[in-house]
Amino acid sequence: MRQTAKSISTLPVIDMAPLFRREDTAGRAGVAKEIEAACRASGFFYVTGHSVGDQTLTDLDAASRRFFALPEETKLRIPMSQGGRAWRGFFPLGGELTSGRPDGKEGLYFGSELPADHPRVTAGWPLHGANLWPAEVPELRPAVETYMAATVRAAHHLIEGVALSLGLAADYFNRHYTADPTVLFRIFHYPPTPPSDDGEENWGVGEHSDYGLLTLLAQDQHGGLQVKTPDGWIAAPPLPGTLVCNIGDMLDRLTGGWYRSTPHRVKNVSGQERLSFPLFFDPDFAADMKPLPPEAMKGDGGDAPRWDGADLQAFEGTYGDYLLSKVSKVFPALGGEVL
Ligand SMILES: O=C(O)CCC(=O)C(=O)O
Ligand SMILES: [Fe+2]
Repeated sequence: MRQTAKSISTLPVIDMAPLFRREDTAGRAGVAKEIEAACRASGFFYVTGHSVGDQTLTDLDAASRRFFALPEETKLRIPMSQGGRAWRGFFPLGGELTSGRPDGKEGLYFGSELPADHPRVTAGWPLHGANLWPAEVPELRPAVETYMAATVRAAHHLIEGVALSLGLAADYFNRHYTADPTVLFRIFHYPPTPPSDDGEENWGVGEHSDYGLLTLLAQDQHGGLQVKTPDGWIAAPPLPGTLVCNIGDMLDRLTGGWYRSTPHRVKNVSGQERLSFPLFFDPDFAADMKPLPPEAMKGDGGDAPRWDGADLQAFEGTYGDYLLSKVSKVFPALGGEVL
């Protein structure tokens, strides 16, 4: 049974450094226990010891601020429509509908950089291709590429901890899902959330759960992320040197609901310009999403209905199928055009 009565007012902080040390069996087992507790309690935790350098994040933040300060028409020189099926580029304020209503954010979409002659690109696979880079901020490209490489490396180690937490071999996910992961990376800029003028609350990002396996989020000092725990919504404020980790729908699906993907949302009430940097570490686009082997199935998720009423356990297909069904909802116009 899922724990429902436990009171959670803050999210745990897990030092994942032992996951980088293959021979540290005891240390890794300890981290796995902490991951299990966090995934059972709320599905959200902070990580330290992730090896993403402070300077890497400082450079990314500075380059991103320079980009978002550009005039809108300059930013629109790399619109998502130009990214086409690869799903890359800039989208303006109100351009994304995470839960049916326009979000109060603008952003840049990136993913794994694939050349035009990559077999998946020549075959026309959606969400595969090249990134778009703004000519006006040349330092953004190295900053993004350095950050993505470091964070993907952390995610590969963290998913080993998740495997151990489920009693699986450390390389289970790597062998079945993440040798060639789907990696999506976004930079969001949230202007201060304006008061609502139609009685409905305005959100920077509406309530949702993430789609894949693990999300690793860097956020600036301004805060605004909220997480739905069994006891209600709590804040996930920035803690210096940490990344926020949460589990996505596919880990929920694979574990039969034992680890549930947790709803979250954002409201920027700081009065300042907030930046956040979510990296989504997801299964291979072509991977068939089957439940884990029986020895890893610990129980179900209880009977509480999911935030959106969906039945994840009924989903059959590849991760690409799932992702595309989601993407065409949050970007309806673009979805219809390119998919
Ligand atoms: O900006 C944030 O803090 C969270 C963003 C988020 O939840 C998402 O992009 O899925
Ligand atoms: Fe999210």
